[in-house]
Amino acid sequence: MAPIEVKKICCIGAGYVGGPTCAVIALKCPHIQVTIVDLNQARVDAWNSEDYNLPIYEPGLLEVVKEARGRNLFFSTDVDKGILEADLIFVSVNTPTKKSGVGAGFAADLNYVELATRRIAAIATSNKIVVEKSTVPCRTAESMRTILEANSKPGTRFDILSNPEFLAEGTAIDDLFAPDRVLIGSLQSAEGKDACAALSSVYANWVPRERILTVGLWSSELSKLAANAMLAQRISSVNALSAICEATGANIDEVAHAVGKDSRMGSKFLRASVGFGGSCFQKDILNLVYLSESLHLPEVAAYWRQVVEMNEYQKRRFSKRVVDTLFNTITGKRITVLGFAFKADTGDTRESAAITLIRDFLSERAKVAIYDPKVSEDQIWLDLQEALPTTPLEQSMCADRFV
Ligand SMILES: NC(=O)c1ccc[n+]([C@@H]2O[C@H](COP(=O)([O-])OP(=O)(O)OC[C@H]3O[C@@H](n4cnc5c(N)ncnc54)[C@H](O)[C@@H]3O)[C@@H](O)[C@H]2O)c1
Ligand SMILES: O=c1ccn([C@@H]2O[C@H](COP(=O)(O)OP(=O)(O)O[C@H]3O[C@H](CO)[C@@H](O)[C@H](O)[C@H]3O)[C@@H](O)[C@H]2O)c(=O)[nH]1
Repeated sequence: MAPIEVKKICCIGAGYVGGPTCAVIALKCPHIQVTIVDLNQARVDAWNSEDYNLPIYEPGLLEVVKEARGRNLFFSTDVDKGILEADLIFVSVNTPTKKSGVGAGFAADLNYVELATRRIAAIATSNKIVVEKSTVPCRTAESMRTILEANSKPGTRFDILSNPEFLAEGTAIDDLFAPDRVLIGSLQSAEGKDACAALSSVYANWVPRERILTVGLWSSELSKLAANAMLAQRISSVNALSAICEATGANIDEVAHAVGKDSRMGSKFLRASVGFGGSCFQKDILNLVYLSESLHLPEVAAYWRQVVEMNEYQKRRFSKRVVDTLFNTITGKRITVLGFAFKADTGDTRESAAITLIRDFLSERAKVAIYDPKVSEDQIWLDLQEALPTTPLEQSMCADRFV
């Protein structure tokens, strides 16, 4: 059989992953037409804006979009057209932690993945390679296959791949230009391997072949959760040690430096902090905890859960330290918070440790001033809404909390 040649790619989801990832594919593969579709009109309009007022901030992203947009990179709300025309479809929609129902607070909400998959099945009239780009629990590809096969038109075949994304926000473009690895999981059937080869060839336009790892579907899905859990575990480990340092007079930077010099360990990801934030670490570990519990592995679940619990402890410990240092009360005192996003070089505030700290400060009735060059005032208000006082008396007491 002739190798499958990918000529048109559609990416469902124009968010922090779909946008940069597929913009870079378009840049590096001028012979492939890439269309990124999303139901969110405002987001698509921002991607298409004449003055390049893009919906997300990432160093280097603007230059990529300027070069490829209108050439072979397109943004649209016409999801059906994108599906219809593509040979290969990335599903890069959000998979947040479930807020209600079975698994609430732990399991991933797969509703968006399911809706996108159902749309593909309903619309496709030719063979498609469907690629799971979203971070999902192990064996989600099987559910996607069941949905696609049960709802497709006769004669239409779907091959499903898992291709998790490892970019970190703030360095997304560098990470995409020179990834440590690209991971592709497929069924080990002849068709699965052909689909895997087709996607590998897309990446091979700029990624050295030895960095493109091909594995089984379930290993690929689990590797993504495993990578995030182990990265976050390093941060919780170093944060736990920081508490011992503060109690003993040891210096956590010196300890982390000494530990990281061990070549078996490496120096990266050992910075003690106020706790990790971002849309991925907590969500993906909780997902792993839920998976472990579902598999009747309570000890494994408890092990990973502790990484998140240590993170909560570190945030609480930090706020308490601030109060203790300021003579056990911060009522009426003005505290300035520089940086509201979850890390530098991004405007993303999801699970930012700053939100937890500011809520703690507000509950102690401090006056808080916040500045972040990449986050709008509206977004800050939105994120803090739950922390704001509700009664008129409280409101008048706190009227000048923000600048
Ligand atoms: N943010 C990161 O740094 C990062 C890195 C690696 C992996 N991931 C994973 O990638 C996935 C996407 O994350 P994100 O941060 O890009 O999310 P996001 O919320 O920024 O973007 C998701 C987009 O999908 C759109 N969408 C949802 N359902 C849709 C549908 N049926 N049809 C069309 N569009 C639809 C939403 O409108 C939204 O714009 C998640 O599973 C996440 O865990 C994220
Ligand atoms: O030594 C460290 C390193 C990071 N952090 C914090 O950890 C959080 C996450 O940082 P980082 O991992 O750099 O950013 P993310 O964009 O969340 O990227 C993670 O999550 C993504 C989504 O799954 C993965 O693709 C990436 O590989 C993984 O690094 C941030 O709050 C950082 O401040 C620390 O506290 N100490």
